[in-house]
Amino acid sequence: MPEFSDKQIQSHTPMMQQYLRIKAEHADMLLFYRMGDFYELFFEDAKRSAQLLDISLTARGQSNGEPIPMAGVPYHAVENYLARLVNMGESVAICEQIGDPATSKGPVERKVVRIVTPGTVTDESLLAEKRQNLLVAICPLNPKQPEAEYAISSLELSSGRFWLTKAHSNEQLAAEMQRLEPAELLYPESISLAGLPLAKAKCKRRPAWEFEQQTAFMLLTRQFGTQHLEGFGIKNNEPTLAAAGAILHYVKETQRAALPHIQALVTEHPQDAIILDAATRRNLELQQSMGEGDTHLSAVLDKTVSAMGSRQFQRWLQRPIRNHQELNQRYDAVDALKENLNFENIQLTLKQLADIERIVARVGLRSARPKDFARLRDSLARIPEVRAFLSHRSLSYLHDIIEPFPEVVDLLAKAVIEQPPLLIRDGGVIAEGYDKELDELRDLATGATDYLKQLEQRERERSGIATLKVGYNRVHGYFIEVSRQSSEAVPDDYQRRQTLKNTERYIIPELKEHEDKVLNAQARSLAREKWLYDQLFEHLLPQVNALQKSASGLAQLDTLCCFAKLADNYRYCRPQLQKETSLIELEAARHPVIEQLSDAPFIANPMSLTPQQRMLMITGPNMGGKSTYMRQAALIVILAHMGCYVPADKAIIGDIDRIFTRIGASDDLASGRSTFMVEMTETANILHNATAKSLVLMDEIGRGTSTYDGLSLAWSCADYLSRQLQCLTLFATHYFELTELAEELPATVNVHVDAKEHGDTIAFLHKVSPGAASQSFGLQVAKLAGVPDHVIHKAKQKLSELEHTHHGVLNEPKQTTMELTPPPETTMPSHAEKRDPLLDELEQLDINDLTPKQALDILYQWQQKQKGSTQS
Ligand SMILES: Nc1ncnc2c1ncn2[C@@H]1O[C@H](COP(=O)(O)OP(=O)(O)OP(=O)(O)O)[C@@H](O)[C@H]1O
Repeated sequence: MPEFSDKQIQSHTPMMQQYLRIKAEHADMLLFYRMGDFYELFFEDAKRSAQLLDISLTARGQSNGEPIPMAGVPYHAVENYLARLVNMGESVAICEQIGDPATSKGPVERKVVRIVTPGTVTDESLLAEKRQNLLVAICPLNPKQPEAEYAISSLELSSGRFWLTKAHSNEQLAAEMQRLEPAELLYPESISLAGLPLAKAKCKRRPAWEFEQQTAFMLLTRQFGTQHLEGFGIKNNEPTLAAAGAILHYVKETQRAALPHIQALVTEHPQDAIILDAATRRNLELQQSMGEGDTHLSAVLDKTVSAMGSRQFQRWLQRPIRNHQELNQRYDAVDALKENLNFENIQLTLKQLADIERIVARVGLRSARPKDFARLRDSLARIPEVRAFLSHRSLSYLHDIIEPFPEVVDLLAKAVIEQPPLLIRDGGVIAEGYDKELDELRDLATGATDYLKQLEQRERERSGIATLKVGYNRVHGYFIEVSRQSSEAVPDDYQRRQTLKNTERYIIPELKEHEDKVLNAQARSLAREKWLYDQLFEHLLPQVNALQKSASGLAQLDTLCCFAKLADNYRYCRPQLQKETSLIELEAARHPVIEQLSDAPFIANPMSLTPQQRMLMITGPNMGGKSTYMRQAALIVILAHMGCYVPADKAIIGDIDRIFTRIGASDDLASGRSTFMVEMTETANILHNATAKSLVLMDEIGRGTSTYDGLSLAWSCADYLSRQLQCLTLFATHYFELTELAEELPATVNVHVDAKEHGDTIAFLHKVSPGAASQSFGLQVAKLAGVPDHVIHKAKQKLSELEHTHHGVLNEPKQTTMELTPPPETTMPSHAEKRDPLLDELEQLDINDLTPKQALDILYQWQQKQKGSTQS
């Protein structure tokens, strides 16, 4: 956008001058400038939108001797264009004509009436139904520290939910960003984004003063109508408030409306939920699949029937809580819904409800459309039906939250017609009988009065023409119509308006007067209707808070019904939570996603991770099911902490503070990190942060480098996890050498997945059994994958060659011959290093203490032992 001096502005047409003034106030967004039936964009805005929306770029007038680039979109299709722009992360200011063109001197008065930004949209057409749309603000709490702490605040404007939390490192900031997936992210101009784990395209720089703690405190207390924030568990001098203040400031600026639906700020303490870092969220495919298709946990397990319920499911999934009391309350509810088999009936009713939560937010913002009111009315009318299902003791808390609103239903039933139009703009929304004055104006406006009949009668008598009629059309208004033959008889004051084939049409002053009155009545009736519509907001605003609570109760109920459905359809069991110890004991556990998606029956397996058995070293063939076995444990822990039953016959789950995963390998090209670097960065994160309460999944760590390096690293990591961190660890590996750790490390045992060879092929049993695997089946799996026969054949030859020359090679169970320098503080038993026990005995022998006879005896015994071992 070129910058213009005042003098240059003066050189433009008055309309362009007006545009430039408004544009200067909205420099960082696209300005949609209303001109008749179009929104026009000029200069850089025009070029940019033409490119983004694929619309044509033209020109209008001149500026500094150059044509002014222009693009436009028709006003009636604007929502569609806005949706596309917002999805691309653009913000748009919508400038309407607010003056009356008929009475304006110069250009019609215009004003920006609405600002649409990705994080603050609330219009139904601009929001994805099942996803939260969050505006997030971050600010460093101590910018001078290299590993700064951050305040993070997030707001879902479309529901009024408002949170505050903290990240203690860049790694935690990344995890929070992955969890929240901000649609728009505000940050103070004083910080540099370089090196921060943020999606730069969504970031918006804001003035530093908007992040002032004091200003924030003032804004927030004013918003909530409180003197302090202690009621929200927040101290007055809490530095993290700065981020919440910045959000509120931004929303006020963009919405230009009161925000009565933002009623509370919830502080989230990271330790209250199971912490999942960014890599773990990705690796476990909670909300996004790594491969093609929707195979992530949320896509497969979300059986909610309403958009509100679906968003609730996501919220619980994104933050699995550790409060056992709350979790047990959810389990109790699931139990009650499942036992009475009510969940299906409840979901049938819930399915018919509109998105009350978002409608209520639009009521709060005064942007609700006529259809919103109708849908709110119809949905609230169904609440008693829902409540009737909630008589069970375990559901009574929901019964209390989900209130009916008979007065609101009654008001909206009386005020709004059954199926109102999209917009209030042309009226026809308020129902007949709701307002006497409106009814009268409407009667007048539509001519539905006796006046015209009386006039017709009078004129027939006056003219003596019995066939005289009073009529109306849109072009000529009211008229008196007589047949051609009778036209001679019309009175003198009749003025001819129109001659048709068989008739003549006239007007008289009295009829003209009536016409003016009718037109006037139309305008007045529309104004009255708009006023009444505004009054509806006034009536509903005091109820916004209670309506929000009910909506939240309905969302929870839908999610709990979904849990009950999973429990019933897929035989999930109620987890038993234990506070004292960190353990996971599962009987017949299954992977919740594969179980549902795979055509083949899923093989259930037990798992026991306890203080006595903290690490499972998992071996077995490729495709055997090692990763599946590990992931299912993590998913079961997460499901249990959402309040959901879990896919197992029995599940005892102790206190878990974090879940870490080191799974899979992929380059992070964007940040220039190789596969191995990504692997090691994730490993380092685990080794630095895991505690004795953490669940750690290590899948084939070390495979990204040379075998010796990889094995050494894997060995050393296992040692550290087991001895130092003492966390619950599932360690899958193809290095069979590691199975020997079970004898050496405390609380470590081997388990393996089985496969059976049938001639040249292999059958995977997916059964997990105690002990180490005995074979690796790499070539068979390669054959199965379609590697050409001659390559497999050659590989077989090479394998046997290696076996002969190396007396057994790396990765062959129990035949390791390689020599390794063991990592510090660990001993690495390999064949080459295994000492003969005779040597130990020799070393311990005190020769000075022996008689020659005793020496001879010992020598004889050794010889016998040696003979025995070589024979066997
Ligand atoms: N318990 C099970 N029951 C049925 N099918 C299973 C089971 N476990 C795994 N599978 C199937 O086997 C496939 C391979 O499993 P998985 O990826 O866990 O093997 P893996 O041992 O980790 O293989 P690799 O070592 O090659 O990574 C899965 O995609 C799934 O379809």
